[in-house]
Amino acid sequence: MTGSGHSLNFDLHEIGGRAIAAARLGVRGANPIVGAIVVDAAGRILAVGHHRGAGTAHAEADALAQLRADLDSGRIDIRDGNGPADWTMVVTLEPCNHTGRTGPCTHAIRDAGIGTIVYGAQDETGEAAGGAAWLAAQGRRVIAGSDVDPAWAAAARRANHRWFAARAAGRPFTSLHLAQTLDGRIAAPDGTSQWITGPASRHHSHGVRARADAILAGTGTILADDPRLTARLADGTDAHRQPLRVVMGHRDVPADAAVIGDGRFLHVRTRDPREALRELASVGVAHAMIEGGAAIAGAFLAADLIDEIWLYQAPMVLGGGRAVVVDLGIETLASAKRFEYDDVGEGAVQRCGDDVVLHLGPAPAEPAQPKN
Ligand SMILES: NC(=O)C1=CN([C@@H]2O[C@H](COP(=O)(O)OP(=O)(O)OC[C@H]3O[C@@H](n4cnc5c(N)ncnc54)[C@H](OP(=O)(O)O)[C@@H]3O)[C@@H](O)[C@H]2O)C=CC1
Ligand SMILES: Nc1c(N[C@@H]2O[C@H](COP(=O)(O)O)[C@@H](O)[C@H]2O)[nH]c(=O)[nH]c1=O
Repeated sequence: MTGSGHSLNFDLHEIGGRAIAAARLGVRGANPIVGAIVVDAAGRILAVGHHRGAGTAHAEADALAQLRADLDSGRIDIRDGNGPADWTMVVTLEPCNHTGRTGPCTHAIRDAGIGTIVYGAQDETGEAAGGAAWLAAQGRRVIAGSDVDPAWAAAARRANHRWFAARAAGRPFTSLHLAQTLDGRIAAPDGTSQWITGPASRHHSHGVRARADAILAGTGTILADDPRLTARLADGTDAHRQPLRVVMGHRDVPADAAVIGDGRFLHVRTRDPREALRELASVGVAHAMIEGGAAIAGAFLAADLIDEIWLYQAPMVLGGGRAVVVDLGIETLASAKRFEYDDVGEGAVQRCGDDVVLHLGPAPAEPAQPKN
């Protein structure tokens, strides 16, 4: 029950928190992370769904598919007063109302007959927004979580704060890849860098490549390494889904560069990261992996254009060589760019072969705290 005039037969703080926990099983990228829970008239959880990344079922559809399977198998029994019309779906993001790679969740919820929908964050993205109003127009009871438990609604929004920021700016979501030594080097003084990290963490980073729509490296990396920038499986063969390969910088890319490959290649002749992302957005890129090197990583970090970091750290020391990021002109500790551990998916810290993999995201801007 709540004191807001909306009565619910369960504790939204608890069920909503579990929906956010379900969302956090997903992956970051072109789509937001989303969790959905269906609760029956007695307040029991019937299904828990989450979204597993662009091109896969949305959280609502995932939960509804579980419901259908349990109804078909008789595991859930519909009785008077406890059928779909009496059930509530709690979803961390307003259900989408458009057809993307999958159909509109609003229609799936209507077709399933769910009576009440409680959502956390409002969908602010032009094309998918309006789901709450559409469902209300279909006669469903639709409740904005912010009217019942504002702290839960704020937490649901915070879970995707960088995704919302990227969308609002009309740019792709970005993942920065860094493969470094213990002392923060990405190449030895002679430019050699293959390989700092071991096969397990390189395989992991190829998984991120395969999820991304584009993978971007600077002309410096292209000229030093002649990389392919393809997504490859553990056995070295190409993954089914290949990102667009992108080179950034003014210098020409040699005609025989491996990155040109089969032609799904783009040269963005700019040093301005915003302009590079604009160009990528204009060709339909919704998730870009920024592979480096140090100048490119620095340019995107300085412009606050990195939404998540995958940092692969190998147990080796070089002492000299290329630092992971160029000088950003930060003079004092108080101006440091700060990140927080992001436990979405596999967790924020993991061992990968001999290396450690850290998953981080920029901390959201918080109101200034008093000094102590
Ligand atoms: N361990 C790892 O994870 C990685 C290691 N590496 C290593 O890093 C080294 C290359 O690093 P680095 O030299 O920094 O190369 P970068 O790939 O960062 O490319 C630098 C070049 O990019 C162009 N450029 C584009 N935008 C900017 C900008 N905003 N600011 C500055 N330059 C920009 C410039 O060339 P132009 O004149 O063409 O504009 C610049 O010289 C290599 O030794 C490579 O092996 C590289 C990637 C990953
Ligand atoms: N050195 C280094 C990396 N380097 C990155 O990988 C690129 C090579 O890509 P490809 O030709 O497709 O295999 C290289 O140019 C650089 O961007 N990556 C890592 O995971 N670990 C490493 O130790």
